[in-house]
Amino acid sequence: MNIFVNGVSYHVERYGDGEPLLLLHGFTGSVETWKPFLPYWRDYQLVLVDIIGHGLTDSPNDPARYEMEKAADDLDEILRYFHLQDAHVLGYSMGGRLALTFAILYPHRVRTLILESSSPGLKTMQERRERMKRDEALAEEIEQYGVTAFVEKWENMPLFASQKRLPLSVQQQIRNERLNNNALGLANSLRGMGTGRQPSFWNRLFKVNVPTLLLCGEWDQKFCRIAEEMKEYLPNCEMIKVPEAGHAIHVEQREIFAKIVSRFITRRRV
Ligand SMILES: C=C(O[C@H]1C=C[C@H](C(=O)CCC(=O)O)[C@@H](C(=O)O)[C@@H]1O)C(=O)O
Repeated sequence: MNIFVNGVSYHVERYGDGEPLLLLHGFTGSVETWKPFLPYWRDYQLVLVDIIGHGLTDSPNDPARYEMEKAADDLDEILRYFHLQDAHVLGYSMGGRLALTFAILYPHRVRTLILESSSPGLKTMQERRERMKRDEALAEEIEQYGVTAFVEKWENMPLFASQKRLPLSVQQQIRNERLNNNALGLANSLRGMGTGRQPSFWNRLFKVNVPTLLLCGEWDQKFCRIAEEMKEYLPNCEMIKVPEAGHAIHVEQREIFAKIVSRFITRRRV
């Protein structure tokens, strides 16, 4: 279904009853990311959102509308629309940056927080400026050469090298999900909520008191380093390094990922 949220038409899908679990995909993803998990998480009310600029959610012309804080405000409205006081929140990569932002700005709305291969942004303005420049160049590339050419480049980044081990059918599934996005949405997502663009939340991690689980794949050295460092600041946090997985743990170790999430949430059911 699509619902109007702060002037943006959001595509949201809900499955099941029970405790709500809000699921936030990564950059170039969509609600399709989470469909393989419907059978595993039948005990929960799954709320799947196409993040602004992705999937069947609007792609506004103004990059400012994609800002992380505004996207978090949208999540607050989406929970309100479904009369949900709070939810367990799981975010993958960009979706994890949004999930963390939501937990910081709306702590009363987050029952537990699960961050897969994510970060609180970049620490210094210098790093942020450099990243914003890179992301702007990438955004212009997407607009100039189109989504297909971008996906070809994106899926071949070293960060996703371990996905080459996956069956070709699974690789094609991921590619199709990426291809089902539009150039304006992806470009403005980078401009508005990219890693360099979002505020650095490193200095606010100590205030995140909700039970938090950090997940990283053992082959994803960069994001495991980030998770190890985040753990030092988060007061109520566990970390799991998942064996034989890279950045997209949920793709490369689906069963293990499903079990880890269920176990973490079940231990904290209300
Ligand atoms: C390449 C880097 O950053 C990007 C990597 C992962 C994030 C993501 O959401 C990827 C999802 C996917 O394609 O499976 C993305 C983001 O957080 O927006 C980052 O731009 C890097 O080295 O930091």
